[in-house]
Amino acid sequence: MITPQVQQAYDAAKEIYAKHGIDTDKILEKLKEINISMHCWQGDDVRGFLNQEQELTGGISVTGNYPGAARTPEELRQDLEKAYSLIPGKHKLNLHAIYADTEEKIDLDQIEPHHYTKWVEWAKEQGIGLDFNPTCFSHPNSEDGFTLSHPNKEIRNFWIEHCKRARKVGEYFGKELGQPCVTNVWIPDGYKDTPVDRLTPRKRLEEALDEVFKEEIDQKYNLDAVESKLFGIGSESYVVGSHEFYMGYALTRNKLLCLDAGHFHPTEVVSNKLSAISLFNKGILLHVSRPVRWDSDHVILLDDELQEIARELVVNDLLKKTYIGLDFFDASINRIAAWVIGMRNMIKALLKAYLEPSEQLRELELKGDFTARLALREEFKTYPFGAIWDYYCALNGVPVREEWLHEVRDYEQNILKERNKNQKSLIENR
Ligand SMILES: C[C@H](O)[C@H](O)[C@@H](O)C(=O)CO
Ligand SMILES: [Mn+2]
Repeated sequence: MITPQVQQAYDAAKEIYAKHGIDTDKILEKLKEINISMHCWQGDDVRGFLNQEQELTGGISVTGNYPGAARTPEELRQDLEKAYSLIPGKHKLNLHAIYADTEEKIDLDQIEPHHYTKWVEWAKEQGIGLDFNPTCFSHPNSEDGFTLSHPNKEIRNFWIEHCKRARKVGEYFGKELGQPCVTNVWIPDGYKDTPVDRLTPRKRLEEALDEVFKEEIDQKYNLDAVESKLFGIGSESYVVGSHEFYMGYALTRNKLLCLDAGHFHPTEVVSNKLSAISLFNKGILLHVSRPVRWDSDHVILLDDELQEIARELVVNDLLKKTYIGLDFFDASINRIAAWVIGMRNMIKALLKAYLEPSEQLRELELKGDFTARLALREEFKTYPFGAIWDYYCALNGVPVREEWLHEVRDYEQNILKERNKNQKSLIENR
């Protein structure tokens, strides 16, 4: 509901932006068209359902033990629904292979579309699309830190088979849901210490990926993406799938290049890569994350880098060829709040970018009037963006400002706390 207060503030703000030729009503319509892929793995600390006893490996880590993590697909969907109800717009869900919803005892090289039917049914009910990822970690076959580039052919083939099947699941999602599924391949392969041979594992990875992507799949249904990384826990000295590797791979094989904001040197930013890559590549998948000193996957803030990423996408009209996904996992706070904060921040950043007088700024830059460019950008930081955001939330029937937190608190009391009681009695009865 749009309260008179929200409406009045919006009307006043609208006038202020209109002075710079910015049409806020039109912007809100455009904003509604953008869908962001929310990652399922924030809901249960990247555990999944195929083999819940398996510890998280792959050089990534979740810290914290906030109560209430989802333990079943039903609980995860319930939590996701709660989160989506607090986020304006219609978005997507990004699933990992380990989140298969099936009674069958299957291994990763056996996954098939029917193991994900319940997710598809649910996505249809929600009116959202699905993205997908093969899970090349947290498995006995990745214990020594290698998967698709493993020196042992048998193990390599296991992962090739898994990734091939993941693409078929992606195709199924795309067919069923009427929008392409982005299937992103990320592998942890690398060495803790300086290797003697950096080339051979990369050759193996190149060959393995070519095998994975051998089958042509209609891009109407499935889009392949590949994700690079600089280092991980246990792969500090060398990662097979580095940025240069995947940039070359994506460009020569016509794949989406996935840029994870936490996968570069600490002072290197993804925002500065988008324009350059967009000139040559078919498209980009973003994993919006927040590294704190390392690839820590903190919940994203409305910080300078997030705003810069959004600016690049909006000002350079790159949204057409960019798929935005989030990638963080924080178990030290309420997991639903983590989703809501991250998603709302991503949308806020896009809105803020749309509300910039970009044409005016471009002209100033071209004229070399850097004084006015700086002055205007700084003044715009305190323009009444919040009033437009509040109105957008109200317009989309989601809570305005921090009102959403009350709903998360209620949910915590009524649903998440119960999970813990059940958990306790489950443990006591063992
Ligand atoms: C769980 C994800 O696949 C994972 O976070 C990956 O995308 C990554 O970023 C690893 O560091
Ligand atoms: Mn990532």
